[in-house]
Amino acid sequence: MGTIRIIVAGPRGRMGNEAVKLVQETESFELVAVIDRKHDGDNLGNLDGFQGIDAPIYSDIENCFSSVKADVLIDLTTPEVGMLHTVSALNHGIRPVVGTTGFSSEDLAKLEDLTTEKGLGCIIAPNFAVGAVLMMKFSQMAAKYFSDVEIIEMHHDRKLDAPSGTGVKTAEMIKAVREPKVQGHPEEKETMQGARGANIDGMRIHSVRLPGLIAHQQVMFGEKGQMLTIRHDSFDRVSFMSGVKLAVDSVMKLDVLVYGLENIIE
Ligand SMILES: NC(=O)C1=CN([C@@H]2O[C@H](COP(=O)(O)OP(=O)(O)OC[C@H]3O[C@@H](n4cnc5c(N)ncnc54)[C@H](OP(=O)(O)O)[C@@H]3O)[C@@H](O)[C@H]2O)C=CC1
Ligand SMILES: O=C(O)C1=N[C@H](C(=O)O)C[C@H](O)C1
Repeated sequence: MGTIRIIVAGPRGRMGNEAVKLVQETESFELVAVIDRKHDGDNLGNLDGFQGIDAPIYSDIENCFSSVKADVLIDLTTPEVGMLHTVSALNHGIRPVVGTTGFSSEDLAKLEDLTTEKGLGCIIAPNFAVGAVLMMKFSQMAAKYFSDVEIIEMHHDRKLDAPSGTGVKTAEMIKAVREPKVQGHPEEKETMQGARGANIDGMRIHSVRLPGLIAHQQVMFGEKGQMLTIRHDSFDRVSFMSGVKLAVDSVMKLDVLVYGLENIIE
């Protein structure tokens, strides 16, 4: 396969910044443009921290996708614009690799239909870190033996969405293999709203937000007389980059939507 031409959306963000570095450092990747709501018409290389990079900045996605020849969009923005970017990329024949979290199940269904209609690959990955993908897979395995589970996801306090995409995906993977179960006491009552966390199929997800954290999750399984905890920690956003690279390479060979890197990492 030749060079993969890439557009990064959200290049000034915490993840977008790392993704720009990854594209620059990867011989088979070429950064052809970035999408940024600021600095329209400028060049990324003129912004602080991006010296030596040559990539035009577009604020208007339609203008970007129709002016620049690209194979893949890497989106690391917010759910609202991420969804618009993903739909528009597919309509322009560009394969999306989406790390942005917070998409609804309706969004995912819409994207699944659109990818199939266009015959283009699209990867939506709530977590690109290989260790986090393994944590989710191991949790799914454990759920066959332990039916009571609580998920605690812990992130930095600049995160917009709660629960995290990883927390939701973990619960969905567990839901796929366990009998539905309402956990806790059947008559339990929250005397303070939110005390028991979010409820997915009777499972509870608790979201911690603190400065100093990056991205951490522990999945706790309880059973009579024993407990199993499966935990993953990202201490640096570089932890996500091998997964981004894998997703970009993989999306070029796909013609359907893949939701979750566990479907790529066998
Ligand atoms: N899949 C994974 O492995 C991971 C996913 N994530 C997800 O990636 C996303 C980005 O996270 P992170 O980098 O920490 O967030 P940041 O807030 O650091 O970056 C978000 C970027 O999106 C831009 N943006 C925000 N609103 C708009 C808009 N309306 N139009 C265009 N651009 C916009 C921001 O620009 P501005 O500065 O102007 O606001 C910023 O550059 C989140 O959804 C997060 O959950 C994060 C880590 C790992
Ligand atoms: O916003 C973040 O930082 C992260 N978001 C993703 C999520 O919502 O799960 C992935 C990772 O946890 C970091």
